[in-house]
Amino acid sequence: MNTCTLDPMSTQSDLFERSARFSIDTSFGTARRFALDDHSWIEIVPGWMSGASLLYEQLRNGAPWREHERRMFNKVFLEPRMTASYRHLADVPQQDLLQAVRALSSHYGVAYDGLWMNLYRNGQDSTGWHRDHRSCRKLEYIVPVLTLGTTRRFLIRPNKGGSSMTFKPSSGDLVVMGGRSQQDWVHCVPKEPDIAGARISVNFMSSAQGVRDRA
Ligand SMILES: O=C(O)CCC(=O)C(=O)O
Ligand SMILES: [Fe+2]
Repeated sequence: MNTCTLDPMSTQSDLFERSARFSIDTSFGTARRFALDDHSWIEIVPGWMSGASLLYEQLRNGAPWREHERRMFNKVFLEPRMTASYRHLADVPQQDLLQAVRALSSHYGVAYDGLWMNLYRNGQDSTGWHRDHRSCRKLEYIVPVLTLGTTRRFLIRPNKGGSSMTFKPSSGDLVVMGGRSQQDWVHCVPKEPDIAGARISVNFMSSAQGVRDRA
């Protein structure tokens, strides 16, 4: 399942039918966990969310997307992606997303209370190698990332260098980074110039994880 395209002439009953098919696998039955090293792991949950095309459309059309300027070597350039955030759950208008927050909080035992989203308009958009250093200040954390729309490559490699592991999350799949994977590893979504479709990724944030552990 690569792209979520919706006919602009969709009728109300089409939309109703699509949202009725929406579901979340609260058993996380398809989850597969990979140990990155003794302290870090990554978990893939294929098909965690079904019938996500309505949510994709709602976010694509309704989230407060904006482009950001980045300064590097005294030059200013536009980040090759758009981002949006809901800092508080009270700001989230999409009920499907709130259901996802509840399922993730209960499964991983982390109080997710905010959302950070990326919109990759096509394969020219990307996210470079990074850690989520601002949102993850604990020694260990669990960061779920939900893919909606087009499949893109997601890579993770040791912070100090080394070979990377590649995942290809499709619409509705979860990639979850855990343990010290934000401390000792970096991740990215590279450009794939041949891809025309858009992808949204939803990062589930927890303000409790943004508070530094005492040394
Ligand atoms: O789009 C993704 O899958 C990852 C996004 C990401 O790493 C971030 O926003 O920090
Ligand atoms: Fe990230």
